[in-house]
Amino acid sequence: MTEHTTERTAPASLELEAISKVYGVTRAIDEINAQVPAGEVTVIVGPSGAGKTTLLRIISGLDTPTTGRVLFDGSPIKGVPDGLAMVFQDYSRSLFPWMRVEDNVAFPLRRGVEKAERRRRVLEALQAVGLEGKERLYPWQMSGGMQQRVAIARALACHPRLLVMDEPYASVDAQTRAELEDLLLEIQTRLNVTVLVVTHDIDESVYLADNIIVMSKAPSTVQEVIRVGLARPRDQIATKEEPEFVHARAHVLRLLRGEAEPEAATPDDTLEVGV
Ligand SMILES: Nc1ncnc2c1ncn2[C@@H]1O[C@H](COP(=O)(O)OP(=O)(O)OP(=O)(O)O)[C@@H](O)[C@H]1O
Repeated sequence: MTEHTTERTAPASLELEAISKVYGVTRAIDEINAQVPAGEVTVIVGPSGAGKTTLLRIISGLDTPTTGRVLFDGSPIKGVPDGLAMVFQDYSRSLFPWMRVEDNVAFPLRRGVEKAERRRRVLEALQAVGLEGKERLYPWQMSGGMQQRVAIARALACHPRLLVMDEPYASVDAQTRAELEDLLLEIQTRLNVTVLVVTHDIDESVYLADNIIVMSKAPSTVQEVIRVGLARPRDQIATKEEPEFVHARAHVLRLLRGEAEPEAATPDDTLEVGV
């Protein structure tokens, strides 16, 4: 894919310090402590209702924790951090059907970025997701996978330092999901952005991750942080045949089923899988 020359700032890091969230009588998150290292892909998995979306909303400044704090590059967040962009599961609700692709992608830039720069960023972002030439289409003229690429392009056009994705591929078919996983890894490497993804798909969690944060059921805590040492670039067939992949996949699954004890932690409190 073509090299992009646009200036980029360094990827951001996150620290989650003793985050809890109580909704009325529901204690959704008990206490979450975790790190999201700069320039890596961190994946959150956990049982349904564990508070994953709640946690992403807190990280994104869309909700506040009951206790605890989020540090974005070492500073406590107040509102939506500059440099954070989000991609949601449901592209049909996040894209505006009455706007052409170029206007959807330009939408977050409509204030504060002048027209020529906006245009340049839109074309660059569409090229990054393999949608060059599609800028005049409407979302409803595209497949689900293409629409999710538009949603990713919209996030990239903001030049994020942290890309937060909530179940981004849950609404597309398996083949498209695999393509979008590879696209995400390729973009993450090329643009050197920090990525934080929530997924229900265990294979996807291992395939994408440098780190997997496994949450317990609600009221949730961190069960284990798994360090995935699989080589990059990853390959949908070869990587998934590697013993490290098979081991990590089984371990995450057992943790989620409550059938495994967290494996012995290394000194920095993470587990290096398969090494
Ligand atoms: N705005 C809200 N008001 C009240 N309760 C809420 C609110 N948002 C979430 N909850 C509750 O908090 C808990 C965690 O919800 P959340 O959607 O964050 O979980 P999740 O892990 O993302 O779930 P899933 O995997 O099923 O998407 C649930 O019990 C949910 O009902």
